[in-house]
Amino acid sequence: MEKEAILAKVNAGEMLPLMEEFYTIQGEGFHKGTAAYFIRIGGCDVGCHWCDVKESWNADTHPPTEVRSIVENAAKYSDTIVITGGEPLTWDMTFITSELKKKGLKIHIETSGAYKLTGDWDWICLSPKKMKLPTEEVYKKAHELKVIVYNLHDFKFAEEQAEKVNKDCILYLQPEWSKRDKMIPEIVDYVMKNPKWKVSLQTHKYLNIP
Ligand SMILES: C[S@@+](CC[C@H](N)C(=O)[O-])C[C@H]1O[C@@H](n2cnc3c(N)ncnc32)[C@H](O)[C@@H]1O
Ligand SMILES: Nc1nc2[nH]cc(C(=O)O)c2c(=O)[nH]1
Ligand code: SF4
Ligand SMILES: [Mg+2]
Repeated sequence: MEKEAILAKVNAGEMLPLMEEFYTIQGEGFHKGTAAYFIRIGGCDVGCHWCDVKESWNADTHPPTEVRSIVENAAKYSDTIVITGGEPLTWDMTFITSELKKKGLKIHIETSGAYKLTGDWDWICLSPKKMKLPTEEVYKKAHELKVIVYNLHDFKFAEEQAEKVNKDCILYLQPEWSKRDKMIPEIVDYVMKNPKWKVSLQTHKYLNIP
């Protein structure tokens, strides 16, 4: 396919820069423990210094891939699909979610919420970042808020973000992986004192699975 044709399809969300896809157990947040097929889309310019998938950032290193074939394949594995990245909302998610919906699949997103919310989602996990705050719309629609705790200031940030989400949104504090030994005791203490929050761990890393 010619370069312009590929670009046009990427702009329409009919092709996406696919980094990797894998069948695993959702490790984090509300759905942790549930088998799900993960689709990781490249491209993110939010720039979290502790990001655990920096290889995802440069979209040009991930091949533009036909969404129809991503969906055909994903449907073979699971009835629950998690779209992550990179930052999936870098791209128009309308087409991929409508194709997944046609297959009757449950569609979840992992997002910083920094860009326009596109697509039709059964579950939105919003993990806000200080450098590029979420849009007003995604605060209204998020099912869970998952704030990463790297240092003590992140508790203050978490409370500010909790003020912005809808009343049904479930609130999680998740330790930044490299700081887990230091921050887990702080999070445990904080959640016992402020029980509207729950603890989320990256359980897949303890299980040694993707
Ligand atoms: C890699 S991000 C991709 C999706 C989207 N860009 C986002 O940040 O929500 C997936 C999830 O992993 C979290 N995460 C990334 N690096 C982490 C780390 N070092 N420790 C704990 N959580 C991390 C993010 O906050 C997000 O909830
Ligand atoms: N097992 C597993 N669960 C996850 N939940 C969110 C992840 C992500 O990177 O978006 C992730 C991941 O990379 N693996
Ligand atoms: S927004 Fe997500 S993918 Fe982007 S740098 Fe932050 S954690 Fe990594
Ligand atoms: Mg991950």
